[in-house]
Amino acid sequence: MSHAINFFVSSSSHSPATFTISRPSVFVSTGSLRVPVKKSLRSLVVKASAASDLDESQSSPVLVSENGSGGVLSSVTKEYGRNNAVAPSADSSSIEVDTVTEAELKENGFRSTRRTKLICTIGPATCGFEQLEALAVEGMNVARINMCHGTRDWHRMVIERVRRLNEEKGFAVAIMMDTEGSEIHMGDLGGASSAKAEDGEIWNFTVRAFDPPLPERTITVNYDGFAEDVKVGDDLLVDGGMVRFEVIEKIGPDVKCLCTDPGLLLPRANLTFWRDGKLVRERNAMLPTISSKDWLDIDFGIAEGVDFIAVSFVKSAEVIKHLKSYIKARARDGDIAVIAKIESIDSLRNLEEIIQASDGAMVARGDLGAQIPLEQVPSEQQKIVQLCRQLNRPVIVASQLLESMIEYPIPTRAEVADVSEAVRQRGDALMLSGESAMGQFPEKALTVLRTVSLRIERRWREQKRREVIELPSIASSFSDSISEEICNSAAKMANNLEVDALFVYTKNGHMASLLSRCRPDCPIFAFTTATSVRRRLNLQWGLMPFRLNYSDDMESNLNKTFSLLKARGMIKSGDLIIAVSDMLQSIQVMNVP
Ligand SMILES: Nc1ncnc2c1ncn2[C@@H]1O[C@H](COP(=O)(O)OP(=O)(O)OP(=O)(O)O)[C@@H](O)[C@H]1O
Ligand SMILES: CC(=O)C(=O)O
Ligand SMILES: [K+]
Ligand SMILES: [Mg+2]
Repeated sequence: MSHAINFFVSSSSHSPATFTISRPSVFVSTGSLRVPVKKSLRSLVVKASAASDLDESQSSPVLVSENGSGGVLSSVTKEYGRNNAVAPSADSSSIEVDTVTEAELKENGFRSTRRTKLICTIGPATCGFEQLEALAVEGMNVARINMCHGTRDWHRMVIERVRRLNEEKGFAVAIMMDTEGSEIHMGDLGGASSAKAEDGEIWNFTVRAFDPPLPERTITVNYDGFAEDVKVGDDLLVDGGMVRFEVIEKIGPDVKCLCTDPGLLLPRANLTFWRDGKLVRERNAMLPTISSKDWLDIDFGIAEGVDFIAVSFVKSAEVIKHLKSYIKARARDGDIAVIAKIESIDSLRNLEEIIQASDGAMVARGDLGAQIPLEQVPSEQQKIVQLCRQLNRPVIVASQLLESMIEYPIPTRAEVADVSEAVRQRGDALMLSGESAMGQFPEKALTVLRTVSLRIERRWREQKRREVIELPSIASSFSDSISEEICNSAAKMANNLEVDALFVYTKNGHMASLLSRCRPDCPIFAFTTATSVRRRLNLQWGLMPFRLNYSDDMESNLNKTFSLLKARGMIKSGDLIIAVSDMLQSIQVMNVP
């Protein structure tokens, strides 16, 4: 039983586009098995130029059910039967999906797969091959390396290990490189992992360079203009206030500071200075978003073929556009996605154009909370998440989700509530920072993210809660509009018909992202021919990316997919699916034969 809605768009600009719609049948539930009930099936052809103009004679010979004869399904069934007779499993190795998704599907079925994606920052606590493998098993979709820390050799080693893990163990973990950016930060504490600043102590913040070991109570600062820009009486905040100093004296390159809020200083911690209760942005506001060191790191990332580059302290859309054209000119397959980190006042000011210019955004709450009042961070998060969804860009919620798990094996109740809220807002991905980079319980922290995500997502589906977020049209061409309408309709149909899965055949991933944007109840199987597209889709809500070679012939693609997935026990006969594709703009509803 199969039904299709086809949109045939004429290549000639003069002739009207033609839409073919065949009515879906009604499905009734009998226990756990849904049985399609045939109603009178008719194909409708709608001309775009006159929507009311119906013509029953122009349905597709291949894909549209003709008056209930089940054009698609009957041929799918026949084809499938033929494939079966020949050798369905001989081909079964030619579909690539990561082992975690496969296991999840086999064990628990479609409904229970996790929709929210998980990112782990890799650091000393997790850079070993076994540690990386443990994170991958636990559900890490993306490994993040932060160029603020470690050497390029260290990062290369991590990338190689993740790649080896993918190749040898069948994972599909993507790699995100995060730039250092040129905001003001402390040096590396002369190699010490931390230093304790006590109340009333005088520390020297200096722009002088030292060979290790550093003199006692000395902090180097990366920004040359620091000593000139600060004034006696300014507050100096480390990591947004984890440790606080007051500037008491300036002597050339040295700035003597009195510790007023004691705490632990960590290497390369961010520094901000405040005057009369306001963040001071002197000449450092003119620092380039991408420093010369960042450009070298970006070259490194391009050479290593990372999947995402996250740009720290983005101020405007221009820098994102510049980086994207730089990557396009240099990257082999030109498709490294650029993620704009929203962590400064300027990035909030230019939010929409920044998100529009980028391939995704990160709510980098750590530094954001050091630049705006803390009580403003939650509403900014909500706003960014919503805007990204509207503009169809994946969004990551990052920093301090489970901060206490750096030291303790269980999170605080407040942290669990924070994670729940991010999942409820339906951000695409959650990110661990220190919890996985240098914490004592990286795997446990990831487990918390996974289980909380699963629970909130399930409750949401059970309660049939659909949020009332308006999704404006974002298409820039007629063809894009059709894709968008198809995806919106397919997602709605999927919810109404309670289908088991949406299938999307997408060469560049765009149709998959449009479906993800609708946040449908069922999972989205995204089939793409390119390994790099598959890895990038890892960041998007609800998408299960598969790599598969396919043709322009949807009928044979579906046959092949059913055959391959059935052979691996990932779908079964009777499962109800809706398929869309960006090659033939159509919606098909069918039971797996
Ligand atoms: N490659 C690394 N080597 C050593 N320590 C690391 C590394 N990556 C992260 N860390 C540690 O984990 C902490 C949290 O990581 P995270 O990536 O959030 O960095 P951050 O310094 O807070 O900066 P950012 O604002 O870019 O996130 C860091 O402060 C650092 O102590
Ligand atoms: C992730 C990051 O850069 C931040 O929260 O500041
Ligand atoms: K960074
Ligand atoms: Mg930051």
